[in-house]
Amino acid sequence: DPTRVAIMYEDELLNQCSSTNTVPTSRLERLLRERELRRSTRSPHANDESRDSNGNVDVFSNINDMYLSDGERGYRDEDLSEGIFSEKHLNDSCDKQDARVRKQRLLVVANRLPVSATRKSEDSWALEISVGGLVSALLGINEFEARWIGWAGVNVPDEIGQRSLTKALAEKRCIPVFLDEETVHQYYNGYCNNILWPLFHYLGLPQEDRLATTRSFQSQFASYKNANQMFADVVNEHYKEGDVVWCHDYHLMFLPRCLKEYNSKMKVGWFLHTPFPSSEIHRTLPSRSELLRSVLAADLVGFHTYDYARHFVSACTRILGLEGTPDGVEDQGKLTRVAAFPIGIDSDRFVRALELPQVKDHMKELKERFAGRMVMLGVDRLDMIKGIPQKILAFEKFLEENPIWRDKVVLVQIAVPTRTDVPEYQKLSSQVHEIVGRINGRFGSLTTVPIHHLVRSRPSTLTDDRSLDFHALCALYAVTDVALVTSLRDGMNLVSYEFVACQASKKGVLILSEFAGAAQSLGAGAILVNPWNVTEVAASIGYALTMPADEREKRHRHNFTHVTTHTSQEWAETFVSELNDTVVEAQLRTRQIPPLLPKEEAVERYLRSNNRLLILGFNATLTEPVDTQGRRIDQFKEMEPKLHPDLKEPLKRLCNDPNTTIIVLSGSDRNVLDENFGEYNLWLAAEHGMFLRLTTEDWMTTMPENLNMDWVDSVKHVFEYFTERTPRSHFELRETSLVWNYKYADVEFGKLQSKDLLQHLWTGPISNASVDVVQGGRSVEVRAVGVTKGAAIDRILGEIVHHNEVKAPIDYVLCVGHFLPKDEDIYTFFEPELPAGPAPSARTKIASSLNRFTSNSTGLAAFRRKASLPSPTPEKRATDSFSGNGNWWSRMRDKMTMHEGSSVLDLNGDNYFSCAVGRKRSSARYLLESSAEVVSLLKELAECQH
Ligand SMILES: O=P(O)(O)OC[C@H]1O[C@H](O[C@H]2O[C@H](CO)[C@@H](O)[C@H](O)[C@H]2O)[C@H](O)[C@@H](O)[C@@H]1O
Ligand SMILES: O=c1ccn([C@@H]2O[C@H](COP(=O)(O)OP(=O)(O)O)[C@@H](O)[C@H]2O)c(=O)[nH]1
Repeated sequence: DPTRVAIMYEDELLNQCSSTNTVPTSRLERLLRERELRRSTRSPHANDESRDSNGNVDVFSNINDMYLSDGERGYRDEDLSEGIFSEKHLNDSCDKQDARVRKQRLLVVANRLPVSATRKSEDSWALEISVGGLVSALLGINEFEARWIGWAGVNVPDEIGQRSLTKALAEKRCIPVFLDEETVHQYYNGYCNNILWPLFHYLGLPQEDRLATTRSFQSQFASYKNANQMFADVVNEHYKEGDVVWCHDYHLMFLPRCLKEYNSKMKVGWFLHTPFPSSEIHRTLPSRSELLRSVLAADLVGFHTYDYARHFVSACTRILGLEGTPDGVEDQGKLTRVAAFPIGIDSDRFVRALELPQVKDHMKELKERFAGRMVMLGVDRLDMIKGIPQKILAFEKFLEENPIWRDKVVLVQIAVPTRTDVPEYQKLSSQVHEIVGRINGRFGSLTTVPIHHLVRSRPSTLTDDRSLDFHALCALYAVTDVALVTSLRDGMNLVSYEFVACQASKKGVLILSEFAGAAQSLGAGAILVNPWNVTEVAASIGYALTMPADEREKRHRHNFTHVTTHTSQEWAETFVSELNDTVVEAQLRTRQIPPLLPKEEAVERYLRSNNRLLILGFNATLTEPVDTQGRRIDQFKEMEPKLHPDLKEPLKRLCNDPNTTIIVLSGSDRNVLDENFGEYNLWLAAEHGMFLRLTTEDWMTTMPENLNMDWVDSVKHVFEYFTERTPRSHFELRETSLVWNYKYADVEFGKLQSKDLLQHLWTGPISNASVDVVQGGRSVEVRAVGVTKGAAIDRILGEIVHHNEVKAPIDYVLCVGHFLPKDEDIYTFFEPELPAGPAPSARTKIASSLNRFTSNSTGLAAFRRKASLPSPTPEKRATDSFSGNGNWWSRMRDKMTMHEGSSVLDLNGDNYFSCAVGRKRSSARYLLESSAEVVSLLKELAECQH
């Protein structure tokens, strides 16, 4: 039973666990294993339960089947609390021998329920199947214990109505979200179908009556958010620990965020059924950032095609400034997985339907009706994106140019009215009628017309002829010679799949728009067209109608294989399995992430200490944040970093404490540090410690006298070249390093340019120079070899000790910064001899013998006062401080003692706090999420003084 695949997978992993006690660390390995198991355990007639004894397919049976009663479930909810595939669960399970039967609960949340309701009386309802690809695809899924949450397409203001409808829907395991008329108007007709739908299909924001649109935009957006919260409330009410929540489509872009705010542990996936447009289109939307951020709250974000996924990632990088990776979008170490999951259909349902007598009867009827003519077919919702006028005009052109075909071909166009309250859709309906009338008048005769335009009223009801409709549709697909799909944009287009599934004997031709997602999967077998090019479509019609049988056969075979193997079942299983896997992946990632700084403890320890050392970075640590929520990054401001105004007062107080020494250690040059910190009593270390100054004294340099800086000109030359050719990039020429920064340039172009630049630096004129090329997130820095903040602190401490003649051992160190990985050696500087194991929990004292030195250490000679001492002690500069090993301190510490051998540092695991700001993977012991957190920490420390 394929529903037990999850358990089989677990069993398999149990075996693996018992031998290796590990979960595969590669996502691909895990997913492949799971897929293999799913396939090997799937019975060839998995869907048979959804068919009656005659083998009839009942569209509703899937809904019924999905909805087993709770008592029939073979698993215990608590078993699922961590999810079937979670690492904890898997590892725990290693000890358990009893593999239990489990079926994972899936909450499918979509704007539209698979059934729409019509009120028959005060408390009775007729349910009918909703039309559209989303419903068709999800009806094909019966491998999960699913509940469907959504809108029933009807306004139910009264309590009796709501109660009775809830009950009627419960039989189908559907749970209603009740939207009042105003919400439907503003949220569904307005924001969803008048703003997002056209935008996502490249039709732009509404153009007519722009002022009215602009005015209504805010209220529609507010209603959209409100409606999403209403969906979230219903989900929260029905959610049980371990459930998987799968949100669907552009109607519910806020839902992932609402759900995670309610319960951050909820497993949330979001899938978009429409295209996701280029970031250039998305960025025109006033609420662009909010929508993206809300979607990113999900664990997994899925699209039909790689193109849509790529556009989404690109929107996140370009609009939100986040990091796009091959796996998804990363925000401060948190990954939202983004991938393509092309939908499919329940092909079996169509293949089998063709064997049914009633379908055969329909086919016979149709063949008789269209005898002597080839049949062309279009099946679309009456939507602007489907390109119905374009299709009909191309057909007209074909008839115009090929008079011989006028009485030999018929175009049957099924059009299902949709979103009829939206003015654009009303206009389209009359436009299509008009064109069809004109063409039929032009080419029709008394007895025949070339276009049969069948506008379906409403979908059929559950109780009467529902299967007839499905059967009629299958019969139509089966007798068709050429199907014509001319969508201007279409997420996938399942009609093309359904047509292929019904063509096993006829092997008709599919003409398919290259702008439908389906073009990527069925492109090889179909004739691809640009629907805007009426001439091309007309020519393709001619080609399709006269295509030789062997070519039709080959093309069909290719598409039939695809449609019957890439089913809706596969689609759902793949998505849910990846969603489950994101939890395993997140747990594996979390292992590499240090915990948040225990602020209270850090403050308390500070309070209890006698001699403290605070080492602080500057950029993105003490600076004021310029990228505030919702506001764009301000390059102008960011390029002139300023001390956070809220820090001025606390910093002053901390600096004035005789028992606290503060060092600001930055890559910035001396001027920047002077401007920001000149008035405070602290140590400034500019250019990664190459220059040092107590603010009451002059700058000195730690640069070795014989430091070779010959490379500077060549690098400058290269940086100038790339700056000129990369708009909004810039470079800083410091005294000892050069930095090319492309943070504000086009992300992708910047990355390409940086690749080129690096290649050139590594292989070009400076390839043999003694330089380090350091890559930042969006920067490239060239420094003299061995310059890091860790190496700098080594020398800086020597100078401080020398200067202060440290009277009491330093018994508290706080080191906070947003440093490049290369500079993170500063965090490990103080703990080389800590026992192995996770740093923060390691409470073992640092060996007290560590870090002893005297104030007359020879290392101190490594510093030269630039103004007063132009020539340094050359031997020490070149050999010790600048050896590049950063081990001056280590080499000296055993020789050094402070005043008759007492220790200068009295550190242990409890009074040493290294802390990375806004970085998740770090060698620091702790994390602080943002510079705002640094502000609040320093404020608290400052308050301790009184
Ligand atoms: O619910 P409606 O407003 O009446 O609209 C019907 C559905 O239209 C859209 O369908 C899309 O989903 C299909 C399956 O993934 C895809 O093949 C097609 O290209 C899309 O247009 C819409 O996305 C659904 O939410 C609607 O229910
Ligand atoms: O009278 C009709 C016409 C169409 N459909 C179904 O509506 C879906 C249309 O899906 P598609 O992905 O092609 O486009 P969408 O309408 O979702 O944009 C297909 O499953 C069709 O079988 C239907 O149920 N009844």
